[in-house]
Amino acid sequence: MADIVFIEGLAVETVIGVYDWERDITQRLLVDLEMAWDNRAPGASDDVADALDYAAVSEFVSRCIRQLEPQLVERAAEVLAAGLQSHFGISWLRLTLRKPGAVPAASAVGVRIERGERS
Ligand SMILES: Nc1nc2c(c(=O)[nH]1)N=C([C@H](O)[C@@H](O)CO)CN2
Repeated sequence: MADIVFIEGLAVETVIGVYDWERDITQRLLVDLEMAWDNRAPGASDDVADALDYAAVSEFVSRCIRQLEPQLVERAAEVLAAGLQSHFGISWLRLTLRKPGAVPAASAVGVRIERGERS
């Protein structure tokens, strides 16, 4: 099963960073997500209840990161991946977190992780 539901470039304004000055401001994180999901059922029923609702996932991602206020993007990625898998029953996901502006000479820096089994 190779079906995917994806979200690209979801912007989240949050406290994040390891330095003191970063704890007093918010910065933008950009989230890309690919999530394994069998899209045959929603394709047949035309019912969002059968789908992995990308609007609900986007809201979960934003709320989770803002509540966490992590120091590292790695921490945000791990907590987010575990929360998404458990809350939505996602068997496999690939998550990219970009922190644009963190390194001025780079367009973005960040992490990419994959968790779970891709059946
Ligand atoms: N691998 C990482 N390296 C760094 C991180 C991070 O989250 N993961 N964070 C910082 C600072 O917060 C930086 O973004 C400030 O510009 C440094 N390195």
